[in-house]
Amino acid sequence: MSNEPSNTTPEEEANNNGSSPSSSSSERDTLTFVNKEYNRLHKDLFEFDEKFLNPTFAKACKDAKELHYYFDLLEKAESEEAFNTIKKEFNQKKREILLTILTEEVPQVYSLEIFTPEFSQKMIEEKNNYEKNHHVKLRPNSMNNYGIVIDEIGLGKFFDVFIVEYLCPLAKIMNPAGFDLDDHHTFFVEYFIGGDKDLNVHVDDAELTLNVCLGKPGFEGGNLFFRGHRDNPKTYNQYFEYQHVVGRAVMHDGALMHGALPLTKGERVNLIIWARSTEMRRQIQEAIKEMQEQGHHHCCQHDHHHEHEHHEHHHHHEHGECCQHEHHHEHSENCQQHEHQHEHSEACQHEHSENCTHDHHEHSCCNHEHH
Ligand SMILES: O=C(O)CCC(=O)C(=O)O
Ligand SMILES: [Fe+2]
Repeated sequence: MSNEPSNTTPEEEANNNGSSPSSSSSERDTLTFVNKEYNRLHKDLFEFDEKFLNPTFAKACKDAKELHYYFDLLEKAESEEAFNTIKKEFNQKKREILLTILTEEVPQVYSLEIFTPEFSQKMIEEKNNYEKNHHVKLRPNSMNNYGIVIDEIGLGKFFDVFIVEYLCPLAKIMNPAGFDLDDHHTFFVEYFIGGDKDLNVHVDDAELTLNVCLGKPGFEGGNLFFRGHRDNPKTYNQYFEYQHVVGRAVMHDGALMHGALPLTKGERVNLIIWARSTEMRRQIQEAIKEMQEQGHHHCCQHDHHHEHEHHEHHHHHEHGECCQHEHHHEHSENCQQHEHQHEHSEACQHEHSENCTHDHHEHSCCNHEHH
């Protein structure tokens, strides 16, 4: 276990000890690392402003929020028939909204434009400016030697609003059964020749991940690869790649196993937003505690670590690993042509087959299995 990478820095770990998940985003641990000495370059980045959002994305989020009244309608439906009719109408409208922004790149992985080019540029400049003037204290995890957690720079507030007002309403129509997203761990990752070039396969400590390619134009290599869903052994032999496009983001379930191939030229800077649900994590902690009190060892948390240790690095999961949990799977019940069905219950017992060394590549998003 000694060299095992984790998604927390030693400082954070010390900070985390014994504490339960924070109950609101304003209490997250990384906020204690805000550098109050920092002299801001782009002051407008430090408060949320819709001008930094792609207008189509912003509209889709607002339309999504308006669609939430269907949840009430569904609850009040007086017959199965009425329910089905309402559900069908909801699904139709949801698809219309999602189709304006999402492209399914590979199964369960969507690309979209979230931020404006001005935002990307200013974020990179802000990061460079910080690094020029300060010694970075808070690395996002031990897998990135050049990343920075945005809270250290003081940029967290922007994303507090972004998550609650925009991403959460959108995620809610993609997965009505999911918990509200209200918290985040957001950081820059940077790859360059002579520095970090790639990222080993791992799962994120996130309910939903946004991976935004901020720059810099002209880099080569660095494709994102996906190897199936942690909780669905049937997907372990999958392999898909996605080529980052500057200015575009990727959205995926945090429990999809993924990593980044080596960069071969230039420099790549991405912004990674790990969106989280405080309430979901609280409920999982509570369930684990209950099980422990009854003398059971909890779900798959333990087993899971082992399996991954054999071969690859991964981010630690302190939360969210309970296998029966519906939530992880449902982001995929998305838009467009495909409705992916996942099996929820199999997660704990699985053994990692040799899926991590397989070599079959399925690049097209259309040749995957549908149930
Ligand atoms: O480099 C990338 O694009 C992937 C980064 C990532 O998956 C992570 O930091 O969790
Ligand atoms: Fe990741």
